[in-house]
Amino acid sequence: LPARWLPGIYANTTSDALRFLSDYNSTAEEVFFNSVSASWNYNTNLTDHNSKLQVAARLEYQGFSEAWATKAKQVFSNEVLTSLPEKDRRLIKNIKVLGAANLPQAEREEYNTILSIMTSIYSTSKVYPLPNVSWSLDPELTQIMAKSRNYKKLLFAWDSWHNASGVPVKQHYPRFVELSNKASRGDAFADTGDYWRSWYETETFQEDLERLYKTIEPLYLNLHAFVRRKLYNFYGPKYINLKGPIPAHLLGNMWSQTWNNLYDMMVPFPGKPFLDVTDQMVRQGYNVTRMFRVAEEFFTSLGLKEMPTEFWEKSMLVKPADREVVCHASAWDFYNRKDFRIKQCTTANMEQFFTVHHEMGHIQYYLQYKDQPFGYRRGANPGFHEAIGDVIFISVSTPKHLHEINLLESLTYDNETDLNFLLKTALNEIAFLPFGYLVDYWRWDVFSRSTPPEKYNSAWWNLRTKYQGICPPTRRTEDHFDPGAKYHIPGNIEYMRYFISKILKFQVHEKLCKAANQTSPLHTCDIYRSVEAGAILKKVLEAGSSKPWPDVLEEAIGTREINGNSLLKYFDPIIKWLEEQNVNETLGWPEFNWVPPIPEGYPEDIHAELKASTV
Ligand SMILES: CC(=O)N[C@@H](CC(=O)O)C(=O)NC[C@H](CC1(C(=O)N[C@@H](Cc2ccc(O)cc2)C(=O)O)CCCC1)C(=O)O
Ligand SMILES: [Zn+2]
Repeated sequence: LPARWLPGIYANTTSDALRFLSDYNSTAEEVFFNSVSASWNYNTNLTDHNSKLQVAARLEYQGFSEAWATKAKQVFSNEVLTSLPEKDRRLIKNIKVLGAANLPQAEREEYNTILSIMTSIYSTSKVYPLPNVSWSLDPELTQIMAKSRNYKKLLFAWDSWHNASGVPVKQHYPRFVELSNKASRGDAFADTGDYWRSWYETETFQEDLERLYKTIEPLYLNLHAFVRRKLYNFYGPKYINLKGPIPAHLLGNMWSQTWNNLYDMMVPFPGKPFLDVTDQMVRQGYNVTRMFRVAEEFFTSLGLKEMPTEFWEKSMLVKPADREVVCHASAWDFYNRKDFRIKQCTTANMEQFFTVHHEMGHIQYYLQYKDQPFGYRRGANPGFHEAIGDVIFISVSTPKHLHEINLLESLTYDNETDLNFLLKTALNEIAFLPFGYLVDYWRWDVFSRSTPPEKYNSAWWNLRTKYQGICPPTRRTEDHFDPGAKYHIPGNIEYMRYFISKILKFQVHEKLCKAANQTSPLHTCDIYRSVEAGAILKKVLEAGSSKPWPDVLEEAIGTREINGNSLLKYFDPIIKWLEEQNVNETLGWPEFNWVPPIPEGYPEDIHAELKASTV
């Protein structure tokens, strides 16, 4: 570790504690810039060499964290700490959390190496449908899951991806969990799940989440029953049981987490404008830069910041042809207050247009809190960080706004178009909720050891059926590791943030619509160009994590609680419509253990089939 990165000499006094914090602040910027740069280089060029550099850089910042945490623990007594202003005391408290730096050197290296290996497995896994034809997740398998309506082809794509990416991760995961828990116990947490829940600073976090889920479950059950009926009409009684879970590979997404790609099969009023503007984007030659420029213009229309020059110079906005990269989109803060980037294998379609806004929401947060002390450059809680871009996209995706930016030719303000729009939005937002909830529900049990390695996969599918009402389309055993086929598991990225953000975003949207003097129904509101709305957002963003999130939320929208009221209000018209559609449906999946038959000749003759099939 370079000497200049080590802490200096500090006496146990208030003034020296403040000097310690300012020295930490400037050093941390340099250490994290190095570490994030090494991660960026690896993610945008998956070579062994870059993997080693990333692991080495991680070890350096862990060494840095250990040195400064040890110094803080050694020098500053509780009296001095309590003599500090609240904000400074919180900063020192965070500096003392060591994470992986609690592990002895050899285990630290093992931990970092396992993480790098799992990311590499996930990001380079491929499927081989035919001799010398290979499909990656991005774009081939994603496109097939989104567009194909061929049962066997979807089954092949689903089955082979889960086997190719999940199974090889399985052997590493138990050891990773063991090391991660050991590190968390070093910070006096029971396990890593306990550490992750501490970010939400709520003693009753798990109960709150359970209660929150119950408020929106009825809406999910109605959407699920409606979608199951439509799939039944298309795939028939052999593959769809109207009282059972839906086969996981038929929902337009590799993880059945969002169902927007089924919209063309679900349109309530087909005669009205088709709200997926992908065709328009392609027809207008929407290129990637234009997608990002249009998104940026929405943020600046609210009085928020534009992307800095470096963003345009250094981001990776398309999949390179000459090297392996992590295509899973992401936004990056280089912690030097100047360098902010997005890495996205962008293609011109509406789903990607959403992702552009989502990632730019992260960048806007980074830009707004960049002058906070290093330890406060985070979301008020992780759910806040995930909600920003999504709040903007609620407005962008309205027929009114799409029309305003010439992505929708004809615009009819009528109830049927509204219901079409609300159903399409529900297919993205409501469908996601049980998945957003169950991923860390599963992981908390894995970290707490109530789910041992020999039960990883059965526990995963039990939760997938219990909450999502889906079932595996082929028999799954403990030889498989299906959670490993989902980016955030090998990537070790906490997931409850997404469940929370999907609820929080509607609370923020409702408040911003009021601020923008939009009196129309919530689902038609577009906050475009409202500097009043922008001012509320700006206050949330520039605070970073410098205040407890209930304070940040109360200041912005007048309540300290994350609740589903705004979400239910937003979707109210489609809730009623779905309830009418479902009068004769079974809500839920009482035939819990039902699974579909394996199609004849699968998988033997799949290669012949794939040769023949197009989409
Ligand atoms: C360096 C780094 O890692 N930076 C962080 C940001 C930070 O922490 O500062 C980051 O960029 N994380 C990547 C991640 C990417 C996406 C994602 O993974 N989404 C979830 C959940 C979801 C699903 C449906 C939906 O409508 C919205 C979200 C999924 O796809 O399962 C993929 C497309 C959307 C967001 C992200 O941006 O959150
Ligand atoms: Zn995000």
